[in-house]
Parts: sequence; structure tokens; C-alpha cells
Amino acid sequence: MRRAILIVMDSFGIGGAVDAEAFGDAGADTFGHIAAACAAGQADIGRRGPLALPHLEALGLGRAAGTASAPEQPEGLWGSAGEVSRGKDTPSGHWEIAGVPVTFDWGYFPTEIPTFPASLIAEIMDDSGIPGILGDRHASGTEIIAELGEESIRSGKPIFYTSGDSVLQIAAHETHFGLERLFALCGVARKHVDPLNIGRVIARPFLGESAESFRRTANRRDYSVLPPEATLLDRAVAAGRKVIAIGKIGDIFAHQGISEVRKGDGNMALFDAMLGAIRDAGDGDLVFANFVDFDSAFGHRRDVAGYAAALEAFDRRLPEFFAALQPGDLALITADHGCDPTWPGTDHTRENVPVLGFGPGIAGRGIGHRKTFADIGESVAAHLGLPQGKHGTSFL
Ligand SMILES: O=P(O)(O)O[C@@H]1C[C@H](O)[C@@H](CO)O1
Ligand SMILES: [Mn+2]
Ligand SMILES: [Mn+2]
Repeated sequence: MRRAILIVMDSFGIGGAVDAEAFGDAGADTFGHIAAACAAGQADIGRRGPLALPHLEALGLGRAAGTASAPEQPEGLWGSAGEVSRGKDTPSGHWEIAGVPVTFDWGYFPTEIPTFPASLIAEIMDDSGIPGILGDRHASGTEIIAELGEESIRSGKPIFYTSGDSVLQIAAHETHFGLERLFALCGVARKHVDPLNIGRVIARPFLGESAESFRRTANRRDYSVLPPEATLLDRAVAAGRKVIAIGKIGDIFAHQGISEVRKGDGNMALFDAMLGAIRDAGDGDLVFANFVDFDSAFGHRRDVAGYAAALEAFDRRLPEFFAALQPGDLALITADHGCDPTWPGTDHTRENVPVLGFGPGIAGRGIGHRKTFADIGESVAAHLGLPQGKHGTSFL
């Protein structure tokens, strides 16, 4: 069997991006700052003490990140990668991993309030029939739901907000507003933000009846534009291979080059879904998984202890993953950008990412620093015997 399993630990950066300064992120280091906070006893909520990631460390995470705790001889291929895409957003990171860097500029909404052009909101209201909007500014998704959720239920107006990413996010109550109605509204909005070059419209449904009990549900849906060129996923599908997308991978690629989508509510359910996909994948297939909680539940929330606990929970399950691999399989663990929970604000941070490769019979060695995430996708392509793309080089 020659299969590939590609895992994105969403936002698990390791610092050190050469262009971090240009993003206002010089010094940001998601892994490094979480580890330092844990070592200093500053992340003892729901967990305790130094960050314990024995399996990721054995694969070479410490060496990739240049930390002292690294083993002498990591068990896998270990290294780091920098991003050449112009944004530090999720689609840019994933598309570059899949061999297609984003070399154009996304559209962004300004930080003024109101944030969204009045003409855009008028068009969306006309087409969807909503009575108006709330929010209309940059915000943290959980905070703006706590602040405006009750008014949204009362008035029937959904909450529109954005971030440092190229996004229009729409939060509305799953039952009072209606989930399908929210999805339809996002479809309408997607059409109207196309001319503004906005990367994603994101449906952010929530449940609960008051600020204290509101919680976002797993029914988030991302409406992305198509990648600008054929990705690794397209090459795989064109060659008759199956691409099984775990979590939000399907949405991120606008469902292009995807054979099957499997979802899960939270990292542990996603891990289960990934293990099931590995059981079902055949020779030459690709399983591509995104673990969103690191970013969405902890990075953007600037929750250091929560992020550390999520990393440790992920690491504890890696032996199940190792056991699921078969001779000939290549597994790669990486990330799509940083989201340093010690950093000011609530946005992503420009960082290098770890690249950890392993599988039965793959000997440990350093692969150095890769100048583009695209080297990851081209390595998968080489492993699966797919045509090579033009933006990266295999490290196999
Ligand atoms: O709603 P939140 O604050 O979690 O929004 C973040 C900011 C990103 O743009 C968005 C997409 O992942 O999540
Ligand atoms: Mn991401
Ligand atoms: Mn994010």
C-alpha cells in the first residue's frame, strides 16, 4: 500500500518566519510560547506543568522548532517550512500545502465601524430578506455572540463580523434563526463578496438562550472561493485516487478535488473520523485532515492552557494513529499558520510550521527548512506517484 495521510494541526506554528515583521508578528511563536508558559507554571488550568508532547517530540518536533528538549535522533523526517503566500489565513496555508501558493492579495474589510460597505449589506438584505444586521465590525466570534446573541434572537437580525482574515462571518441562532436559513444567507453573501475578492464567508451557528449559555456548534460551514490553480487534490482525483477530507478540508478547497467528506465535533471526534478514513483508504489514496480546535477554540481565544491541553490530548492519541499505518504509508503532520495565544489581539500570526513525516520503514532524518509549504504537497505527490506541480519540491 502506498497511501498518504496529511494532518494539519490548525494554527500550530513554530515561530521564526522571515517575513513576520511585515505582518506585525515579529517574535510570535505559537509552540514556543505555549511551551514557555507551561514550563513557568502559567498554564495550569485543566492540566499541569511542562508541556508534555512525547510522541511529537519523538518525531522531531523539538528539533524542527529548535528547542532544547529534542531527542538526538528523531524517529521521522523532521524540518520546518515557511509560507510564501501573501496572507496568513487558512485557505492560503492549506492551498500552499496542497501545492498552490496564493500570490494575489485577498480583499479585506477595514477596521472602521461600520466595517462592511453599506451597498454590500443592502444587496444581501434585498436578496435574502433579512431585516438588517448586527455587529458590522471586527470582533472575536465568541465575544460578539455573547454581546449581541440575545438581541439577534429578539430582532431576527444575524450578526455580521470579520477579522484580520479575508472573511465575512455570519453568526445566527441555529433554531431561532434557523440553520438552513443561515446557510442560504451565507450562499447569498458569498455571491455578493466575490467582486471584493473575499476568501471566505463563514456560517457561525450557535445555540443557547442567553449570553452565559451561548455556544457555537459544530455546524460551522465555510464558503470558500476556488483555489486559483489545480491542487494536489485535483491531481489525485484525476488519477483515479480517493481523497478523503476530514473536518473542514472539504470547505477549504470549495469541495474541489474531494471524493468524500467526514466531519467530527471537536479534535477527538475528528481523530476518530481520521482513523476510520485510514481504515477505509485504499492503495494510492490520500486522507487529508484538519484539526480545527487548536485555532478556533484556543488560538483565537488566546487560551494558552486550553491550547496546551489540546496539544497534549492530540499527542496522547498518536499511538492509535501509528498503529493504523501500514507498510508503504507516508504520514505528514504540519500546520497552516500560527495563532500564538500569548500574542496581542485575536488574529493569526505569521510563523513557520513544523513538518514531521513518518511511516513504517521511513528512517529518521532532517529535511531542513523548506522555503514553501508547497514542498509538503509535492512530497505527497511523489510518494503517491502523481505528477509534480510547479511551486514546490519533494523532500523525499
Ligand atoms: O469567530 P472567530 O473569532 O473564531 O474567527 C476566527 C478568525 C478567522 O478569520 C476565522 C476563520 O477561521 O476564525
Ligand atoms: Mn487555519
Ligand atoms: Mn483561524
